[in-house]
Amino acid sequence: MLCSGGGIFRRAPTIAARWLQTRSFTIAIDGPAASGKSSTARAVAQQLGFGYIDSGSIYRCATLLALRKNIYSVDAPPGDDEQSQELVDLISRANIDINIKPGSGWLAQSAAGTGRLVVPDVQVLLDGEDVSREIRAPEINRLVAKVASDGGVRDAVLHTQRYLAHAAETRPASTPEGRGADSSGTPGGGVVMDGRDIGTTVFPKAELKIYLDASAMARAIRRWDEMNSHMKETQAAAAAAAAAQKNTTDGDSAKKDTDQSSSRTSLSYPSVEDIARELEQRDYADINRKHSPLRIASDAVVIDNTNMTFEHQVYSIIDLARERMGLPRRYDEL
Ligand SMILES: Nc1ncnc2c1ncn2[C@@H]1O[C@H](COP(=O)(O)OP(=O)(O)O)[C@@H](O)[C@H]1O
Ligand SMILES: Nc1ccn([C@H]2C[C@H](O)[C@@H](COP(=O)(O)OP(=O)(O)O)O2)c(=O)n1
Repeated sequence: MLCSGGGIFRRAPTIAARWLQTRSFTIAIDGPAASGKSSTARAVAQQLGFGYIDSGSIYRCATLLALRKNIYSVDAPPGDDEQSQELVDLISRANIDINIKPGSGWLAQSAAGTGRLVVPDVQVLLDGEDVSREIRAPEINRLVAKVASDGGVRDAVLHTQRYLAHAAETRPASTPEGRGADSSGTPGGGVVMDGRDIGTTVFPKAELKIYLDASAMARAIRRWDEMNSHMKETQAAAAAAAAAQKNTTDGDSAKKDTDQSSSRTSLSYPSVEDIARELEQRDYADINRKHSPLRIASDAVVIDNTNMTFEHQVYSIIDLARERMGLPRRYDEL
């Protein structure tokens, strides 16, 4: 479902004129957990030759800093002012970088001429350390909404978000064609940022605001599928490592290691219901917090993708962006 919250056609000529002047176009994508924001934002950014910022990763890096310094814990009452200030200082000093991995993500062309989009990978660096995996750990999932509800933390992250967006706009994009034009001929010069308050607080004047949503069960199943494939990758890597050790250890004991590794990972594997509960708790915290709660911006285009293909949602957003840049739509046939 696609619906406009604020008369997109009325606004389009002004936005197109502003974009032609500044050559900078901001797309804000907000929505609840696992609604498809970051995968969509990455694909849109790559297809348009724009920069990409996953703002959830910045809150996740802040949470990792808090955990490493024992500043916050899930059970403790909200952090006191001193602790909050300590974390704010850490975030302000931290060097966070988010990059689409060059060479990742592509358009798999089918015989019919339409393509299946493969989502590009993103690397998150915290003071030069690759924390892309670590910030997705269950401990971070449990604590991040609490850290993100701290007003001081949000102010510090806001600064980082705007700084990174500016840097991403001016850095060469990782499209196969490079910045300047995407595969569909859209000139580059912009940024796509996803999160919870991008259209309402971070970039209230964004040229295009999208609110992505999907049913709670669809979101939980998608996250479960994602975890399932990560788990399989981990198990395959463990099996490969054990096989590589075959020359130095007894074959039986290598097999035992692999089996133990597999059973350990499957023991901590959450059910769809567990994931649905965790997403629900996080959504509740994000919607009900005092500072910049998750809201639909009045001028956002709402897309419910429960029954929509990934490609359809990406191309719909690209066409909305092209329209607002004063360019013809390209994907009406889909
Ligand atoms: N329309 C869709 N249909 C099916 N799966 C989707 C769709 N959009 C996104 N996904 C998948 O849902 C999962 C969660 O998406 P993600 O972008 O990580 O969400 P968010 O950033 O909102 O938490 C990913 O595996 C993604 O590929
Ligand atoms: N702009 C943002 C982005 C994320 N947050 C908070 C709220 C979320 O619970 C956490 C993690 O966000 P993230 O987008 O990584 O989470 P999901 O991928 O949707 O599970 O950060 C926020 O408060 N404001």
